[in-house]
Order: sequence, then structure tokens, then C-alpha cells
Amino acid sequence: MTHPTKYSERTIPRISMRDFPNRIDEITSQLVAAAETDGFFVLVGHEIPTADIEAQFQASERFFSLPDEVKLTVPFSKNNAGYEKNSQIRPSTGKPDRKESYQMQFGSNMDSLWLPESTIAGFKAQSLSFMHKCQSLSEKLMLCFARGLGFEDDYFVKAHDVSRPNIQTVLRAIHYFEVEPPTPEGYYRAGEHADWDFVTLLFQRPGQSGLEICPGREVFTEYGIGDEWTKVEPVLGEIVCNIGDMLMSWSDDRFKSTYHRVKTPVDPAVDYFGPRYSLAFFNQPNADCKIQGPMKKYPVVTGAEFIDMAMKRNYKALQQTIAASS
Ligand SMILES: O=C(O)CCC(=O)C(=O)O
Ligand SMILES: [Fe+2]
Repeated sequence: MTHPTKYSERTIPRISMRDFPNRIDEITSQLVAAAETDGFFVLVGHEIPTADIEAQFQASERFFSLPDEVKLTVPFSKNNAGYEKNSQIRPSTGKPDRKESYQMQFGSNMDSLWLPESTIAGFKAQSLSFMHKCQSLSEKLMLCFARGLGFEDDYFVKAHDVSRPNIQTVLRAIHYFEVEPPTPEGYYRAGEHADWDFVTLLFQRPGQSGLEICPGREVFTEYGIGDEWTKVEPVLGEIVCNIGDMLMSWSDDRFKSTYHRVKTPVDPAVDYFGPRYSLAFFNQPNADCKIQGPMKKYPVVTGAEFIDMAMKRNYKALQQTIAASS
């Protein structure tokens, strides 16, 4: 917060999914070009109606308006599912993100982590239906990425089989709290980070800005980042997508998993201080799938091992941040 943010204009490609079956090669080359440069792109002309996105945002608002003691009956678990509040500490900041979030999965990691119907009627069915729509769209991206990397078309789709109980994909509903200026020192919305997953679909609400990206990573194990940010403004019906570390590794670092954050609002003239709701669909493979790029740059790891290693790297980086600031 002591240094003003440096901004640069980057063009984040807008890729249309219209008429997908007849345009797979064209869409593939657009997706590959975006993945090889900034690792971020925006999907338009896709299959998820704006009304369905809004319905999930409304479900999310209903969930977050429940009392904390109710939400805490489905607490965040080591399986990367459940509810947390002000508890995610990013290695980049060493401070908790000021938000609450609820992570939902398709499979057995969600056992006992859905609230009962008597508490929030229709929420589970609504959310699972939305997750299946996100999955269907994600599978189109997976086909294109497989083709772009020279794998069989169904290679990544088979590795993300949501009908199997060990699927690790997550829909995360997020609620950042309204902030009163002046913003306290050490306050972060979402500290800068790269995602661990394969590819993320991010839904934002128009007017609730804050997402910023900072490209510049060469290898997925590296934490260094540049210092020039680009704002990604929410547009009704558009979906912001980014490559995660898993696909960066699975492509031998050819596709870039890019740092991003939700900016801490500090300047009432330009920043958004109100509540921010977002929905992030993190594609994560089945726990037992094998991950290795076509050039075999990294040893084979399973989907479960990849996430375990990512968590350990994160933990180590966090300890270094804490040690450096004390
Ligand atoms: O809330 C957002 O807009 C971004 C969230 C995010 O980057 C994350 O949870 O990984
Ligand atoms: Fe993220």
C-alpha cells in the first residue's frame, strides 16, 4: 500500500465460443495464443446464459447472508471444500484475505459439507446444476488445449471426470466485505497469487471491479512477479478465464499461469469499496490421473500429488514472507 500501483494496458483477448463444433480449430488457435502470452482470456458467445450466472450469484448471496454459526457448521476441510472466513493467508502478503468463501465440489470431498435443505432450500441443486454448466464449457476448453498440445482430443476431459467420486474440481463462491475508507494498513481483498488448478472460469458482477493481472512467469514453480498490473473489468455475461499452475506444468511451461489479485481499495476516487461477489470454477483433475507434459519437462505426478506439492510450496513461501517481515 505504500507504493502506488503501476498500470499498463494489455489487450486481454475476447474469444467467442459461438458455433463451437464448426470452429474448433479456429478457437484452439485463439486459446493457445492467449495461453502462451498472458494466460488470461475472456469468453463471449458461450453456452451459459446470463440469467443462470445471476441465479448462482443470488444463491451465493443467500448463503452468505446466513449467520456465521450456521455457515461454520460446514467448515473448510483439508479436502479443499467448505466455508471459511478471513482465514486464507496468501504467501505474497502474509495477511488473510478479507473475505468469506464457500467451496463446493461434485464428489465425495463434499460429504457432510452441504447445508441441509431446511436451512437453505434449493441451494445444493442450484449450485450443482450451475457447476455442470461450467463443466460442460470447461470440457470444450480442455478439448482445444489437448489439440493445441498434441494430445488426443479427450485426454484432458478424461482426466477431469466429474462422474468419479475422486474429482477435485471446485466452485468457490466468494464474498469480499465492504470497506470503509481509509482502508486499514495490511488489509487485502485477494492478495496476489497464481491459481493451482488446470483452468479457472471466473464470474464477476458488473460494477464490482477489482480484478487485476500481472503476467511474467516463466516456470510454474517460481514465485517472482513483475510490478505492472492490468485491470480486468467485469462485463455482464462474459467469463474471465485463466490458466492455472497445473496446465502450466502439463504444457511444460508453454501455457502461462499468471499472477492476479483483487485490489485492495485505497482511493475513493477510483477504487470500488463496496461488497464484491465472485464465483470461481477451478477445474482440478481426478486424484489418480497422471500429469506430465508432452516434452516430459517434469516427472509424472498424480492429480492428488500435484495439489499436495502446491500446498507445500505455498506454505514454504508463506513462512519466508512471515520471517522476512518479523
Ligand atoms: O474474486 C475474484 O475475482 C478472484 C478470486 C481469485 O483469484 C481466486 O480465488 O483464486
Ligand atoms: Fe485466483
